[in-house]
Parts: sequence; C-alpha cells; structure tokens
Amino acid sequence: MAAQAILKSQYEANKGPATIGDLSETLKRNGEQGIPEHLKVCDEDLSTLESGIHEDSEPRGQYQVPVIDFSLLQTDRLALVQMLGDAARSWGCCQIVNHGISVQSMQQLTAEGYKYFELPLERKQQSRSYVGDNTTFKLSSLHWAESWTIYGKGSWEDLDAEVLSAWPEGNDSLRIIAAKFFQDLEELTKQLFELYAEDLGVGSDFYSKHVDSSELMVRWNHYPACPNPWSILGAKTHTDFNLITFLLQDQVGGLQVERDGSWFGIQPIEGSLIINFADGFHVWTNGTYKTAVHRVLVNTRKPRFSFTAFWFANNALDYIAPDELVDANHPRLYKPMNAGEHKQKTVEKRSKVDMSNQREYSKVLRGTDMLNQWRIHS
Ligand SMILES: O=C(O)CCC(=O)C(=O)O
Ligand SMILES: [Fe+2]
Repeated sequence: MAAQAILKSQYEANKGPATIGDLSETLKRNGEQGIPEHLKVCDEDLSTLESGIHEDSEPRGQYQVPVIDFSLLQTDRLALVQMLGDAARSWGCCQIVNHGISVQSMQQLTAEGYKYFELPLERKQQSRSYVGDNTTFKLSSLHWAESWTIYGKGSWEDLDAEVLSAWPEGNDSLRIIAAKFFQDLEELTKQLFELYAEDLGVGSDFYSKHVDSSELMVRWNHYPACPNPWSILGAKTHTDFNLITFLLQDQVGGLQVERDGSWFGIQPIEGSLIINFADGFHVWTNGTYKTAVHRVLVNTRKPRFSFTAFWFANNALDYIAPDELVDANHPRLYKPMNAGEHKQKTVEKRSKVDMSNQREYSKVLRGTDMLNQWRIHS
C-alpha cells in the first residue's frame, strides 16, 4: 500500500500514527507523497507561504504587529489605551511587554510544562488531555503538534489531576507556578478589559465584570521540526472561538496574523504576552475589534514550543454589544450570541467537517460560517 493510503487507513481506524514524531519519520521516508490530504496546506495558504520563512525567524525590521509597553499605564494611560485600541481594531492582535507578570515565572511555567513532552509516550497518554497527534483531533486548531491542556482558575482539581498523571511522584514547582500564573493573568485580564472599555467609550466594568465567571483553559504545545514545511502548517489558518487568547511563543517564531489578505509574523520576544482577540470579543464590540485570523508555520530544523491561555466566557453569557457601539453608521451586526452555544456549534462543526475537503475545512477553521450564523442580515 502507498504511504498515504497506509496513513489514511490508520487515521480512519483511529489507531495512529501515535505521534507527530511517527508521522514525521514516515514523511521523511516518503517525501511529499506521504502527506495525508487533510494535513496539506490549502491552496489559499500555499500562495502566501513565502520562501525561507520556515527556516528562520523573520528579520526584526519586518515585524509590524504592534508591541505595546504596558508600563505606560503608570506614565501615559491615554496613550496606552489608544495603542491597545488601535491594535485591536486593525490587527485583532498585539504583543504587550512590561505587563507586570514576572518574566521569570513565565519562563518557569513554560519550561516546566514543556518538560511534559519529554515524558515517555505511555505516561503522556495517561493524561486526559494529551493529544500526541493533533492531526487526528479534529476539534483542534493545531495540526503539526502535540499538546497538553489544563483547565485553570479557581479550582486546583484539574491542575492537580493533570500534574499527577504526568508526574505521579508530584511536581510542586509546576503546580505552584501554574496556579500563581492563573491568578496573575486573571488580574491582568481584568485590567486590560477596563482599558479596552475606556478605548471603546463604554462603562469601565462592562467587560471586566465578566472575568470572574469566565473559564481559563491553558495548553502547552510542541511543534516538532517538520520535513515538509512547504506543504504543512503547524496550525492552519483559523480564528479562536472563545473570548480572548493570551500566547507565549519561544524564540523559533512562526506565529502569523492576517491583515488585509497579507500575512505578518509575530516577533518572538522573551517575556512578552501576545493577545489574540477571538470571536467572542469581536461580537461583543459590534465588530469594532477584529477576531485575529492566524496560523503557525513549521520549521524544518527546530522544534517550536508555545503556551496558550484561552479565556472562555461563561456558557450562559450572551455576547451583546453595548448600545454605545451602535449608531446609524454602525448598525448592530450580530444577534445576541450565546457563548456556550457558539462554542458547542463550533466544536460540533469542526468535529464533523470532512477534513479532506480543503474549502470546507478552511472555512470552518476561519470561523466565517459560524459567525455568519449570528449575523443580522439587513
Ligand atoms: O502556537 C501558537 O503560537 C498558536 C496556537 C493557536 O493559535 C491556538 O492554539 O489556537
Ligand atoms: Fe489560535
């Protein structure tokens, strides 16, 4: 049987290949021919994968996604509010530095989590949330990656259970550092939501008062070096369907965001936090802030690691943009979008889509169809 057929039948039988590493070995032997259809970069993306981009990070001068110094909060709040707002409107994304969360604790958090990927496969597979081969996990926006997920905030239960399943002997440093990070991120998120409210001219706690009832899901990701960078993306082009996402990437880089049909790399900066607006916030601002369309390139030589923190609004919340954001020139764009329903529908759609149908699959990942379901058509 040809390599592709073997892989395909393995996928269909749902028994492997067990890891991206296995798949990588198969692809090294079989070249482009071995790539399963649903892993292939769609034509739309193919034309925008610039040469050489996967081998090294982009040169510094070409990075355009705003990097915002959060310490302006102390010296020039107005300027900070304006920068945050501008970035959210035009990019749906920015990077913040000097955000107040200790860089050292973030480095520890990522490094401790990334050790997870070095554990024996059998151990990792004991975790409820381990995904060794994201290509078979249809719900995921990741493709060439393995990942480990924990539900954070408030409860220690999931954190404890997950940490213990990976390290039965315990791993207090990860447990403590993660719990502290969840708390710090919650504070920062509230602060940011107030600044965004200020930019939008709505009541200062309009968004921030919902942080307490929101949920946090965090994920460590490992994208192994990939022998076929021209045909495979680490994460295909997608939007996040939650409220807002915070990201940390290592120095390898590869995260890109789309603006007006062009792709821009996000500069790796140690200790920074990348903010990606997701579908929820987009609707909640009557479309004022973009939902970031993003993707991840793979690297031929270096593995890449990232850490993502997804805020999900409480399932009961209806995203309704405040009246201040609606006027004759800005008619209301969306019906009240229920957070739980949007999540459920998106998950369902992503898990049912025929992944070998490029057009359909990429539409579902981009979230366009899903958001359109809530759109008011005038
Ligand atoms: O790894 C990254 O930088 C991005 C991952 C991502 O976009 C996601 O998990 O939704
Ligand atoms: Fe994403």
